[in-house]
Amino acid sequence: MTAPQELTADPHQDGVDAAVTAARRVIESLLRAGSGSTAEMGRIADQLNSVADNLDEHAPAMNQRMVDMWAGEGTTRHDPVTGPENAIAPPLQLIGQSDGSVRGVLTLGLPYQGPPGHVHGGISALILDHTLGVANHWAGVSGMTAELTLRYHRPTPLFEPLTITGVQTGVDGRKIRTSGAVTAGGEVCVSAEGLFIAKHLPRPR
Ligand SMILES: CCCCCCCCCCCCCC(=O)SCCNC(=O)CCNC(=O)[C@H](O)C(C)(C)COP(=O)(O)OP(=O)(O)OC[C@H]1O[C@@H](n2cnc3c(N)ncnc32)[C@H](O)[C@@H]1OP(=O)(O)O
Repeated sequence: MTAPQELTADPHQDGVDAAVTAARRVIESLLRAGSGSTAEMGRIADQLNSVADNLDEHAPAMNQRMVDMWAGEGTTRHDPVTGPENAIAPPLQLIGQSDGSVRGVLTLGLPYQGPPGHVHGGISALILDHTLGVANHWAGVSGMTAELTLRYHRPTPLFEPLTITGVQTGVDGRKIRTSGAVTAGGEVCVSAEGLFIAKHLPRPR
């Protein structure tokens, strides 16, 4: 039996990961503040633009950055679900379980809101698509999403721990079937069935 294993990149406390954590906080704080805030938004915009100017000035060329993003093995640091270098990623950390499934727990805040007080359906779809992809990776046969079918059973709450699961259910030639769910308080909020086709785009070089 395989021991549980961390399948996603571990966020560091320093370097770009720390800056990205701060950027996530800025996104959340801006939403929290809104147009009724008494903060001086013109000055804040200038400060944020100056941060972005500094980052752009010191960034490597785009093609080099693309090569670097895909240089590692096993995990990605840039993706929009688990990536510690991506400020739009919650980020979700996924653990491969001994039974072949993958599992993670996260709490989503204001940036991910759809219906009042609840998670946007497209965000659940993003998280599940990626989780199913990681479940395929953990099972040893992976590919690209060809179909993703979602069922929204009940609204998914913001500000509460959500359990995200995925498991590969079958492989038939190049066709890979995978399922997953988002649950809150033990109740299924969203379930997903995916068809993946064993195909991989070349990594940038
Ligand atoms: C750094 C390491 C990272 C590690 C962790 C990373 C985890 C990452 C997780 C990331 C997760 C995020 C993941 C993402 O976001 S992946 C990004 C989202 N997905 C895409 O962009 C995919 C776009 N589509 C394609 O590229 C092609 O159409 C694919 C690859 C899907 C198939 O094109 P291909 O030319 O290769 O296939 P084929 O035509 O030879 O057909 C083969 C068979 O498949 C059947 N078929 C095909 N399509 C469909 C369909 N739609 N429904 C039902 N069936 C379909 C077809 O009938 C045939 O069956 P049969 O006739 O043999 O019976």
